[in-house]
This record gives sequence, structure tokens and C-alpha cells, in this order.
Amino acid sequence: MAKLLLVAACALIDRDGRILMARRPEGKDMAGLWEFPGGKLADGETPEEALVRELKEELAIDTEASCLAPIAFASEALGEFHLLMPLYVCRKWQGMPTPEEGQELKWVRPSELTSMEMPAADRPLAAQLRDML
Ligand SMILES: Nc1nc2c([nH]c(=O)n2[C@H]2C[C@H](O)[C@@H](COP(=O)(O)OP(=O)(O)OP(=O)(O)O)O2)c(=O)[nH]1
Repeated sequence: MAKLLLVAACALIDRDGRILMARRPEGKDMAGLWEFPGGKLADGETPEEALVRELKEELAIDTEASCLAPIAFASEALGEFHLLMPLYVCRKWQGMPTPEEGQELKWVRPSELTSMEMPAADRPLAAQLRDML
């Protein structure tokens, strides 16, 4: 039986309705693919706490749980794990997203989202997000 891997992911949406995507850096698994910022839950963390922490670590922005709205989730085999990944939307944060971990960042329009190369789990999420925005 595969072990559950819990990852929280976030679509940051700017005032023009564009979405911030991050490119996984060299050296990480799935390097080069575009993903939603976020990461694994640490022990005892809620998904919202994990996202607030990851957005600070990865992008140097501040937000809070009340600014995170869950919109969809992915459930997908990932190597020896089974990935369970809630996707949140966030429209309110402080600071300018800055790549703190060597990742490339790109603001994309909803229509561009589904043509980016993404992890398998993200494809249905990207389509749902595009249809929602
Ligand atoms: N953040 C994020 N991870 C994703 C997405 N899609 C997807 O399959 N994943 C997978 C890739 C990784 O196996 C896992 C997230 O782990 P990670 O390595 O990026 O997160 P982390 O920063 O907590 O990890 P670490 O490097 O500190 O160990 O989830 C996505 O859209 N966003």
C-alpha cells in the first residue's frame, strides 16, 4: 500500500487575473516542470500553515490562512507514494514574489496554463483553474 504524501499547493492570482507558476529547479525530482508554489506538510502542520510557511520560504511573501481558498485537489500515484494535494487560490498577500530557491517564476494567463509542462497531478488542476477564472 502506497504511503500518502501530503502537499499543499497555491495558485497566486494577481490583479490582472494571471497565475504565478514556478519551475522546479535542477536537482529536484521533476526538474524543469512548472508547478504551483507550495510543498510538503511538516509534522503537525495543517495545509494552510504549510502554505503560509512555504510561500514565505519560496517566494518571500506573507499571507495568512484566511486568504487561502481551497478550490480543487489532486490524487495521483507518485513513485512509491500516493500524492494528495489540495490546491488553494490566494489573491491577497504582502510583498513581491521573489524566487528564493533558484526557481524560475512566470505569471501566466489562464488560457496559457494548460500548455505548460507540468507534473501529471497538476494537469487536471490547471484545467479546472482555467475554467474557473
Ligand atoms: N509544490 C508542488 N509540488 C508538486 C506539485 N505537483 C506535484 O506533483 N508536486 C510534487 C512534487 C514533489 O514530489 C512534491 C512536493 O515536494 P517538494 O520537494 O517540492 O516540496 P518541499 O519544498 O516541501 O520539499 P523539500 O525539497 O523541502 O524536501 O509534490 C505542485 O504543483 N506544487
